[in-house]
Amino acid sequence: MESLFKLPLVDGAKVRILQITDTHLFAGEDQTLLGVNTFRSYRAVLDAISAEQREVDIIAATGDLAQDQSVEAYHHFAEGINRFHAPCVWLPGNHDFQPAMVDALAEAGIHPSKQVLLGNDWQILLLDTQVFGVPHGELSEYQLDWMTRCLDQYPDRFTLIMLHHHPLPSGCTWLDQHSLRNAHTLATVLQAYPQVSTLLCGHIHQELDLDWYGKRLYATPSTCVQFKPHCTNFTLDTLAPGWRYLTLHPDGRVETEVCRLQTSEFSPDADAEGY
Ligand SMILES: Nc1ncnc2c1ncn2[C@@H]1O[C@@H]2COP(=O)(O)O[C@H]2[C@H]1O
Ligand SMILES: [Fe+2]
Repeated sequence: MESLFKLPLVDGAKVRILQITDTHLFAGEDQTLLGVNTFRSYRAVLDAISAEQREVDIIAATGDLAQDQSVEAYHHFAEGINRFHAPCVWLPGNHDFQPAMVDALAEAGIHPSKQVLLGNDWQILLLDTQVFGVPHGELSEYQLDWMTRCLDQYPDRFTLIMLHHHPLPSGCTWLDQHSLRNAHTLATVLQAYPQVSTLLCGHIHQELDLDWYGKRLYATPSTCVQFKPHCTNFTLDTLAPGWRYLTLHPDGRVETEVCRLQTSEFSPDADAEGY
């Protein structure tokens, strides 16, 4: 496993996180997913974030960064992120191709570490739920053991868990067949760790804020196409691309907010039936 990443912070400072997810970039800047140019929607999201001028300590990218498994797509991702001063960490989604992803992002200076210590009060753990070649997720025994070791290593730190796949029913039947298959095992392990109050995921291309076995689960809009909540079959939403901010307080409280572009420029094909 990659080295530990330590982000020094002033004593007692809050940790400010920006989450970017499901960018679905291609090698070509003109390529589209369901009628949306994902390169342009990603750029528009980054422009809007820059314009907000909010202070961010770390950026977390929660998977499906590339749609076509290409090295170039990861270069596009990195070029976008590197305009910010804050370091970026990432985890893979079902569409990612880790052999290309690891090298391309590392070459661009984007940290491969999956355990991040933030100041004195918090850590982030970034889990790999990918089962290569299929849309659903699963945590390997290795991932579960590694997570447990990290939690045991720092029992006095509050811990935010990040993963690509949603561990609970999202309310969209077609998406819930692609969820984290062994979510119950994760829940059982986490019951022993009250310092984990919050989990953060991507994958479902919609905002979600739910209680999961006494923990809080947040999901975040994609920077490209959006899926409509509470649908049985594949249905796109007309909501604009989005992103999420989280603030981790030294007393363990988590505040969070989802933002979206203020434009209808990135509306998808209304009659698309999947990809
Ligand atoms: N019509 C569909 N029915 C079921 N699953 C789909 C459909 N279209 C796409 N998918 C899969 O569902 C996944 C949900 O989000 P992803 O971006 O991970 O990638 C998507 C595809 O792998
Ligand atoms: Fe996904």
